Formats: sequence, C-alpha cells, structure tokens
Amino acid sequence: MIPKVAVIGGGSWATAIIKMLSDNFSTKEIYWWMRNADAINHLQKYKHNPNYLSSVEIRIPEDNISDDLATIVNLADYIILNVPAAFLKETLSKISPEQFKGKKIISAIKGIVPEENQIIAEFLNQKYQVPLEHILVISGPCHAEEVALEKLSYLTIASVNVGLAGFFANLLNTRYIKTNVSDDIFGTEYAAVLKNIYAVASGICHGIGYGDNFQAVLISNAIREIKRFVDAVHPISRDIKESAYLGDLLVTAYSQFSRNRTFGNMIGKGYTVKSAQLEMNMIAEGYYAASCMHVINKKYKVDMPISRAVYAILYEKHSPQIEMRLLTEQLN
Ligand SMILES: NC(=O)C1=CN([C@@H]2O[C@H](COP(=O)(O)OP(=O)(O)OC[C@H]3O[C@@H](n4cnc5c(N)ncnc54)[C@H](OP(=O)(O)O)[C@@H]3O)[C@@H](O)[C@H]2O)C=CC1
Ligand SMILES: O=C(CO)COP(=O)(O)O
Repeated sequence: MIPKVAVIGGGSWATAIIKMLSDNFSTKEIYWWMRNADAINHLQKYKHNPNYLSSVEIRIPEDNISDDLATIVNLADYIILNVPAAFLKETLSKISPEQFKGKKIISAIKGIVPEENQIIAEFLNQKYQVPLEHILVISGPCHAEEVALEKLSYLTIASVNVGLAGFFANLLNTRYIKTNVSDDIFGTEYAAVLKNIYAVASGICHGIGYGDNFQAVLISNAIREIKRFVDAVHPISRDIKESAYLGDLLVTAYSQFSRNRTFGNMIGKGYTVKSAQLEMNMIAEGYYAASCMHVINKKYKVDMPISRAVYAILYEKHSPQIEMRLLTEQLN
C-alpha cells in the first residue's frame, strides 16, 4: 500500500525531497506545506518553486500544496519535517500531540531546537509524545542542488525501528538515490548538527586564507570531535567513518553548495553575522547549532576546541584570525 506523505517546509531540501518522492510513486499521495502563499501560487501556476531549486518541475496536484498546516498534517500518514530547526517550534505551535497521534514523523532537519536544546527526535518524543518507534531521521551527505541534477547520492534513514526505516527508505530510493538504514538515531542526528558547525569553521578558515593542507587537518580533528561527543551522549558501537557521519562532514566542509561553509567564508572575510545572513537566501544551521551545542556541552563537558572557537567567533565577537590561530595550537 502506498502511504500518504507530507513534506513540511518550502526550502531547497523540501523541494528536493518532493522531487525524490515524485520520481518514485504516485504524486497524488504527496502533500506539501509551506508558509509562503506567494510561492504556493507560483508553484500552482508554473509548477516550479520560485525561490529554491527553481529548475525542478513539481508534478504534485495543485490542491496538495497548502499553507494550512493542520489540513496537510491531517491528510498524511508520514510527515516529513523540513523547516530549519530554529523555526520548528513556531511552525508546529498550532499542532497538538493529538494531531500527530498514530502518524510516522520523519525529521529531515539537521539542527537543534533552540531554548529546548534538544535534537528533533527528543523534541518530538517529549513535547509531542510521538513514540520513538514512530520517529525517523533522514541524514547523509546529500545537497539538494545535486538531487535537482539527479547526481547519485546516498541517504541514511535512522530509527530505533529499523523495519520502519527500511520501509521508508524504499519510498526515497530512485535511480539517483540509494539508501542505508541505521538504528543510531541519536548519533546520526548529533553528527549532522555538529558537521554544520565544522563547515562554518572550514569556511572561516578559507575566508581568512588557510589552504587545503590546513583544511585537511581541521576536518581530521572535526571527525574526532564528533566521535567524542556522540560516544559521550549515546555510547553504542558505531563506525564513525560511515557516510552518515564522516561522509556528511566531508561534503559539507568541502562542497561549493554548502550553505554553512559559504556563511563561514563570509565571516572569515570580515562580514558580520547579520550581513552574512542577509547576503544568503538560505539558512546556515551551523550558526544556531554553535550556540545550542555550547549549552548542551555544559552537561557533557566533551573536549571540543573547534566547536568552542566557532562559538567564540559568532557569539562572543572574537576575532576569527586570533581565534583560529589559537585553535591551530590545539590541533594535530
Ligand atoms: N539544502 C540541503 O541540501 C539540505 C538541507 N538539510 C536541512 O534541511 C533543513 C531545511 O533547510 P533547507 O531546505 O536547505 O532551507 P533553505 O536554506 O533552502 O531555505 C530556508 C528555509 O527556511 C525558511 N525560513 C527562513 N526564515 C524563516 C522564518 N523566520 N520562519 C520560518 N521559516 C523560515 C524559508 O522559508 P521562506 O522561503 O518562506 O522564507 C525556507 O523554507 C535544514 O535543517 C537543513 O540543515 C538537510 C540536508 C540537505
Ligand atoms: O546537510 C547538508 C548536506 O548533507 C547541507 O548543509 P550545507 O549546505 O551546509 O552543506
């Protein structure tokens, strides 16, 4: 049986997910919520998202796209959340736990819910009483821009319910998308959050003028930071070299498409946080994550010098040049 799937969010990744689903099964069963009514009108008229991945043709029926969240949630069995983490609480503010009851909720978000300082699975479980067995996470090294171009990409679907993860993975498999399944929902989410911070660091270093030689050292240290942290938070046996962990860090730290690296690059070149954000049409999750991880790590006290340096630059207005020079003394 083909389930009804809703995507919540109107950005690049949501548009890419709509494309993957549409290339795989009946578009009649796909629903899409976004907040921007003008974008919805444009989509209904011209079949393209005007603001993100505008080359992608959208084939789902006009009536399946709406800015009425309750209606879209009500229609679907599987709900893919894909607004940036900073706006998730506000987006879901009019949805009650009752409206999520019995539904499978999938996070395609790579971020932390601010103030709550929770990963998305924890937030859904604690604030919306969604059982962990009904929560899935989509992760892995995959840029929306390459999905639009149908470049071969791999995604990891993580859940404590690996049977459900396998079923959902099949909904995403296409000619250009391959999927893996993992039971490490906490490690997968935290690694995806942290890699955004390290991509900001990578961009800052590039903006200052550090070369590829140093970038390689930075990223080698970053993967060890990720390992230390996820092992502290959720100590299970995992191979940090798998693509959901190392792969995601690499693509985000090196790709021309990376929003976090682009944002960091501007900071390294002397832009203020505000001006760098205004310059970008897109959201760099690493900016928000640096602050949330700073708070979360007060509990775990994991040694995370790169993450700490990014926090100091973005939130304590430390000089990127000085902070990165100090960091170089701690890397190996
Ligand atoms: N892009 C990618 O390749 C990937 C992204 N992700 C994750 O997907 C999530 C969404 O990112 P992505 O699709 O890239 O987003 P984009 O950066 O492409 O787009 C920004 C999105 O944020 C919304 N937004 C901006 N400001 C606000 C606000 N104040 N309140 C509510 N919504 C707002 C925008 O809505 P509007 O247009 O209405 O302003 C738009 O939908 C993130 O967690 C990201 O890490 C994960 C894997 C890959
Ligand atoms: O998570 C992503 C790719 O896996 C996208 O984030 P960036 O655009 O910052 O690389």
